[in-house]
Amino acid sequence: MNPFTLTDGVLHVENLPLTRIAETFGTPCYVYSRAALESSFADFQRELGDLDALVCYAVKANGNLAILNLFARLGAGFDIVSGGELQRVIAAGGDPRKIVFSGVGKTAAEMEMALRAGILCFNVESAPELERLNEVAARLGLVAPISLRVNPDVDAKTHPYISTGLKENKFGVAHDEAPAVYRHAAALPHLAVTGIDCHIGSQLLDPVPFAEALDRLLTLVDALATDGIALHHIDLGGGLGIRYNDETPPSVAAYLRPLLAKLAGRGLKVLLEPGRRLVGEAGALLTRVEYLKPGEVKNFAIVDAAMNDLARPALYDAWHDIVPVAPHSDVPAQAWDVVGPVCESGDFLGRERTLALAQGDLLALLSAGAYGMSMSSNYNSRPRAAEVIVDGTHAHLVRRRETIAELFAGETLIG
Ligand SMILES: Cc1ncc(COP(=O)(O)O)c(C=O)c1O
Ligand SMILES: N[C@@H](CCCC[NH3+])C(=O)O
Repeated sequence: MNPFTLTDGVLHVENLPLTRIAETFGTPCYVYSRAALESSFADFQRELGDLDALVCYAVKANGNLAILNLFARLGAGFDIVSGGELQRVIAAGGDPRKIVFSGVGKTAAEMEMALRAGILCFNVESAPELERLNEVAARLGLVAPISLRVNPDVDAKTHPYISTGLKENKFGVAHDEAPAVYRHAAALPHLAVTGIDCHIGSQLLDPVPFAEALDRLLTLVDALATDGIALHHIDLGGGLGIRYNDETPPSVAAYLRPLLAKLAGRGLKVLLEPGRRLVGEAGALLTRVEYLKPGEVKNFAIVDAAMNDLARPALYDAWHDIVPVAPHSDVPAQAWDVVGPVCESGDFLGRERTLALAQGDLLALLSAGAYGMSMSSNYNSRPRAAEVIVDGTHAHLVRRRETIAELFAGETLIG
């Protein structure tokens, strides 16, 4: 569902004009729709029905406590990749018994924290990680539930920076090596082998690679069963894409139905780790035009948001629609590079966008709910933006704007 609509000449989120949000909370500001967050979660729940399944929201997409809390109340589990994300989920009221822990570099301290919290499963990404986890669990007198993240060597056909399921990527255990690593894991006394996992990449627009990866995993599940290693769950990762520009991403039904058909009758619990699909289209970044700088070669619209607020354009050359909040007809439209104040030529939010702009205008960058705020930084000593969740006509400030004092609060001078 798209919660951003032009009503009476002003862009609204749900029933609230974005002009009101800018007046109340200032800019730059991330704005999310509660209804859109809940409706994208419901898309998954509807397809899963009463199957033994768990949607583990990938916290890295957007870890705001209010968003985690909304999903927790809807019954979500969580996919985490750090001790910080674990603590966020717990602080937001998430159930640790519904957490899966992914990531190639888990430290002993993070393992200990997760073991003590009693998480559902560690998605182990290498043989040495197994050894470390066994040692940490032994020290605590506990048994760690594990899945191996298998790298199925499937081409997800996405941006190379966000493709993760190819042999050349750092993620997971190679498909061919997985049986031996599983046998080793099964022999370690403080590990309990419970599942299998994969995640082949992000912003996938074609459902076929998901099915290919699942086929590769199921051959392993069968081979392991004949070896006496019975698995209880299969985790298909995340990766389902959204619309940024003119893409037509598959519906959740078109993505899931072929996968669930392959799993029918196997008795495996199904875990999913969607991130972007749950939050991406529910959010926008609201920014104000500070200056217009027309030029001979290019016209620049300098706005108050920058690459530190939304890194995706600078990092992946990613496209976000840029929409005027209160469009005018009194100025001619022309091509603008919409750029931020950061001192980098790569600090752009959109290039060659045809827009009718005046200084002081508000703009919304759409589909910014995922990997927007969560990838923001303080580069150029810029405080991080505020975050607001809108529910009907009500705006909740769910993260206040950072202060400048907070930026250097941890720093000290030397004598
Ligand atoms: C292990 C793992 N699970 C889930 C996700 C979420 O991916 P997406 O936001 O594309 O659904 C990621 C990020 O790509 C990931 O690395
Ligand atoms: N940060 C990426 C997605 C990476 C997913 C994490 N494995 C993006 O903005 O598209």
